Amino acid sequence: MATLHFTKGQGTGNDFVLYSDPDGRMPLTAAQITEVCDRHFGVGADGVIRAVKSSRLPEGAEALAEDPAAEWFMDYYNADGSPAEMCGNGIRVYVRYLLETGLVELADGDTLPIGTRAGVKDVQRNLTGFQADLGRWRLDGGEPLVRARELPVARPGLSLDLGNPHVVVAVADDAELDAADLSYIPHIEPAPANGANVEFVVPFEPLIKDGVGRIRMRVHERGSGETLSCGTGAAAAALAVRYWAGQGAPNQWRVEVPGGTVGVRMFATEDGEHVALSGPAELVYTGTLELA
Ligand SMILES: N[C@@H](CCC[C@H](N)C(=O)O)C(=O)O
Repeated sequence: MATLHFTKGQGTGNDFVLYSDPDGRMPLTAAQITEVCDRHFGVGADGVIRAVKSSRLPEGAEALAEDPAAEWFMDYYNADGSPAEMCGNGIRVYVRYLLETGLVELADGDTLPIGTRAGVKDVQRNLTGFQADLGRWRLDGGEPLVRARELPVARPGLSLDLGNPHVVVAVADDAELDAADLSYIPHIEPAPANGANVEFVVPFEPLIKDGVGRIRMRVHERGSGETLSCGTGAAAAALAVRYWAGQGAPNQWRVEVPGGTVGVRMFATEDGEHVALSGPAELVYTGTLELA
């Protein structure tokens, strides 16, 4: 029996259980993570984030080689206990947690590098909460067919890699978006080797207002099911819609999800185009849990 001292946090309704394990002495098993994330018998969350020093994990050592300033590693797990490379909402909530527990300091305008399985991500405070540079992204080159329950036809999706895998699917209209039953895992053909997060999107009318692109999105997350928001998913959705819209489409997007709104911005760097995600991050409560 182990006692878990945790904090519950959320970013646009994507919720997480966070705990501190600086020296890497208390990794949870997959079974313990599913127990913690269970909404009826546990705390309830879309994922678990362990705050661990980069120097204490093999992946953290890689992060430190990339940026020696990345002292903290976001050890992220989905609700089913599977590790994920990256979490866009989670990294904002993680930085809020590190700040409020006094583990780091971050002045306005400063950048905090965080180690993740998808490399080091730079986070800053901004007006909406925090902005995370998700780094480079890429089209995966696939247009698999996606079928979700209650959608009339299978639709082609666009595969994107944001450190973690995504398939973005455009649906006909708001009614179709609302009708999709995402309590079932969408069927993807051909099936991606490591699974994928699937985002369903519709444009607002007009798609572009005052130079900003606007879309609505619902998501089925790999390893967690339907969630109220997915940050890397919102970035993937904005990138996919910009791709479909063609030349002249904006580099700034507002993505409305069931849990709120996040901002996505694409910008050029010396090592290629990056995508940044911004939005709120709140800590909700702290507690203790006896784990089996
Ligand atoms: N909710 C996250 C993504 C979490 C990981 C994802 N389910 C995966 O397995 O890749 C986000 O905000 O990006």
